[in-house]
Amino acid sequence: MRDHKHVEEIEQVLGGSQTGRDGFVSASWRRCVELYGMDPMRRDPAYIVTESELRDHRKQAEWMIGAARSSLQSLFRQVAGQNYVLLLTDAKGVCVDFFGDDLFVDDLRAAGLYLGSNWSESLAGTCGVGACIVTQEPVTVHQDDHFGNAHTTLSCTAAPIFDSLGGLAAVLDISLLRSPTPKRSQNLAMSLVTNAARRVEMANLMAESRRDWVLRLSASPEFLDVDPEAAVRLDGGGRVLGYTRAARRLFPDGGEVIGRRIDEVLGLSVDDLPDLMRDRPTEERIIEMRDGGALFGHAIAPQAPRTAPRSSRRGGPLAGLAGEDPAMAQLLAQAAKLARTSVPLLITGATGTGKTKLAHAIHMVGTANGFLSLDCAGLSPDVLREATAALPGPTTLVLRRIEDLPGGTAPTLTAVLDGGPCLRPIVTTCADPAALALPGPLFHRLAGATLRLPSLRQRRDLGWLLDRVLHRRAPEDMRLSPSARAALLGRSWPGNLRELEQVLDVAIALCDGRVIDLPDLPAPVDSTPEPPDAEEQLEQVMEACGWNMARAARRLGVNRSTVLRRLRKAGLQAPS
Ligand SMILES: Nc1ncnc2c1ncn2[C@@H]1O[C@H](COP(=O)(O)OP(=O)(O)OP(=O)(O)O)[C@@H](O)[C@H]1O
Repeated sequence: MRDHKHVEEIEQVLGGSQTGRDGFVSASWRRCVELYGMDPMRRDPAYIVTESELRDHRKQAEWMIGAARSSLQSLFRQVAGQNYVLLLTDAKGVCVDFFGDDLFVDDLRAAGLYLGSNWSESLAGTCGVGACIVTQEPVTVHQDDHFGNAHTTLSCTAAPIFDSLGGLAAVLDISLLRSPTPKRSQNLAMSLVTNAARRVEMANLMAESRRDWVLRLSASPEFLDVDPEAAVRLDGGGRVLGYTRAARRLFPDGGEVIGRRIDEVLGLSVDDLPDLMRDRPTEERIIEMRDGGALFGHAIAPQAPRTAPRSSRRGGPLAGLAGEDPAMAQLLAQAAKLARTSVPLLITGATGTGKTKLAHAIHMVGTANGFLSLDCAGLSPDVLREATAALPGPTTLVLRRIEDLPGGTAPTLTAVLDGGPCLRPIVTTCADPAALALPGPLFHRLAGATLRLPSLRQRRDLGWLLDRVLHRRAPEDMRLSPSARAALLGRSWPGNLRELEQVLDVAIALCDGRVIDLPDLPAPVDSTPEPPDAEEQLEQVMEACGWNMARAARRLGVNRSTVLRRLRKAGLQAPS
């Protein structure tokens, strides 16, 4: 009788009548008949994919299964004992993960609530997963909302899970074999499943974003740090690299979100992100929306690589000298092999490229215990003889800047090298080895293997070096604002690593808080013509905006707190 009424209602809907069903259910019924040629009276068994098809579906959804597992487990614990079953399906509707009560496994399998069942609308008719895939919205398909008579005892509530580029990745479904009649009995299930889907998207975005900024957003300060509603992943220029579904709603409808600048939507720029980090009270981390609303923000900085890549770590002390730079990797691999020999080494490179540091690291990897480092500029034969007179045993002799060795000392050095068989010379020079004006006997006693250090602007690990040097020289929580980082990455560094250390030392000294910003950076030493003074520029903008903080913030594309911080640093005040 009930079946008969169900079929009658479907016929009425097909005839254009309103029967009080949700619009998406009526639309799905129409598709079932008109598009898929289904008959509600047929009791087709659940469609289960083959074992090998299931393996393929699970393999493709592997990352999603991993991201969703703990969320599903905690959701299942919440509904334990209430006969709910949880399904995670891929974007095609095939169940790739499943949580259900073992007691009902046979019933669940018969109803298709099991691994491998395909709940796409074209196979299963109107159902939670199928409707969710079509509408891309959370839905409840309750009892006789289902198209086929085989499913009219089920109640299925499903929420979509999107990947960080906005594509549908999966559907999370919570179903009951038998449920109370009113559809509103499933409101709680709806809220559980949408929250779980949001958390899976968040976990996935966070896992993808270790090297990028993440801005997490919430309408309530209490939940901002623990369970935010939305998140965007941003590059150092403030462009969107990824987002969760809830963040999509912040952007105007229809347009592409990836690649958009965050300041087009929110009243903040990438330079404001450090002000939204966790060490500020939540209530102060307010972000104005372009439409006049406001949200609370929690910015998470990119994680600096803590250790050198595995390949170079094998070299021990040599490992810390470079990040991911192919030329340095090759040079350090050679240095590691040469370190354990007694071959004389000639280390060349422009000033400040790290020749002396490399010589030290090679000594530490090598076998000699003694270490003697001499500056060749003004080195007299007597001083040289005295320094090398009583060496303790096998010794590394580092001769810095061999091009400055006085001509009169060359024969003594040759004699010292011949006299001490346990001396392992490592010389450094800024000159081209071919242009070194050393006597032939000395040159050939020093130039065993040549290691050429690249200049800093040739290195691809500049970002890594910035983090590493900053980490070593500044308090742990000090960081660079994105624009300060971009400015440093864009410099030409004629003084190489020495200049980099000095620039950071100045910036650390000038910086008031924990964020090194553009005004903290000393001007590049080679900058011609003089770049416009940041302080002057700020004063001009403030004057143009009548010292109105909000207008100046808009003009500069930053938050008001950033303008305030920059004013304080520059010691600027509105004219009274
Ligand atoms: N790989 C590195 N990572 C971080 N800092 C480094 C590295 N190499 C060198 N430095 C730092 O850069 C500065 C210059 O290094 P070093 O004295 O080794 O350069 P150099 O090439 O010998 O210079 P010069 O030829 O002018 O004597 C030092 O303070 C050193 O600590």
